Amino acid sequence: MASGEEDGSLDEKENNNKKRIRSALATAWLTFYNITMTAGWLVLAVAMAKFYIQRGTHKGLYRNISKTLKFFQTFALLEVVHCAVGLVRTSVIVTGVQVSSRIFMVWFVTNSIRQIQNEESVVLFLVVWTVTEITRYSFYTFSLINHLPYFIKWARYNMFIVMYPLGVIGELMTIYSALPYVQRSGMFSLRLPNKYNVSFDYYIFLIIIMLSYIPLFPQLYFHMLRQRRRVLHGEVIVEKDD
Ligand SMILES: CCCCCCCCCCCCC/C=C/C(=O)SCCNC(=O)CCNC(=O)[C@H](O)C(C)(C)COP(=O)(O)OP(=O)(O)OC[C@H]1O[C@@H](n2cnc3c(N)ncnc32)[C@H](O)[C@@H]1OP(=O)(O)O
Repeated sequence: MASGEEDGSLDEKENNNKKRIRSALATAWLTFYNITMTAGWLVLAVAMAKFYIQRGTHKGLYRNISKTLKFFQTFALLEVVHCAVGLVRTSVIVTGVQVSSRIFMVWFVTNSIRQIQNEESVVLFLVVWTVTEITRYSFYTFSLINHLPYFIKWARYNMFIVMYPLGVIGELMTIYSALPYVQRSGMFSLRLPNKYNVSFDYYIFLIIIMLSYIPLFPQLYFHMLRQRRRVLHGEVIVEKDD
């Protein structure tokens, strides 16, 4: 009996140790990830400011920063993984919509359609994303090391009120300006007849994506408003499960 109890408490200790090691590893990984992402978006901010100061125009800016942007925005796919494996307490769906819409904007719109890269709307969403991500990733980093300055917490849960709609305007205007080029070139589209017997019209697809902002964006925005009430005003919020 005594040896059974001892065995039980040894198992419990071993389990606790394993949990501690796992949580230390998770914190170490997240700290590394958030520092890398903060640094990446800071590099982008400096590159954009330098470009504008030296050239006095936004023309050519996207080309100049595109490699760094593609790398760090694609790296953000790991955020969906973090939620899926339970490393962070965030909804996979909310994060998935946010990250996939950004990846889509970068790879399948701005990067693929050279004619729109100098649009002012591209600069708008680039600046908005950059400011948002520097704030967001530094918020996570300082939270993980338990040294969160209040102004970063304040900025994380207030700036989005203006930044989110501005980012959406930039993105929608960019997709809108891409429509004529997509229609003319027929890019990424599949016309019948073909051996797969399927058709796909990228022009229509882009219009559907634009329309999908109407139901999806409010969900992200209200999610952030709930997070704001929880973090800044200590309200207990019960979120629906994924
Ligand atoms: C095929 C194509 C599909 C296209 C679909 C198109 C439709 C698209 C419609 C929508 C379009 C949106 C366009 C977006 C534009 C912009 O981004 S504009 C710029 C403004 N943007 C923002 O302000 C972004 C705001 N978004 C976010 O912050 C996130 O992406 C979020 C997922 C929406 C919300 O984040 P969430 O994680 O839920 O909130 P937090 O309060 O920050 O975190 C919750 C808890 O999780 C912890 N955590 C999360 N991530 C980390 C991490 N990396 N490291 C450590 N910890 C993390 C966080 O600390 C919180 O912990 P607790 O406080 O303990 O709960």
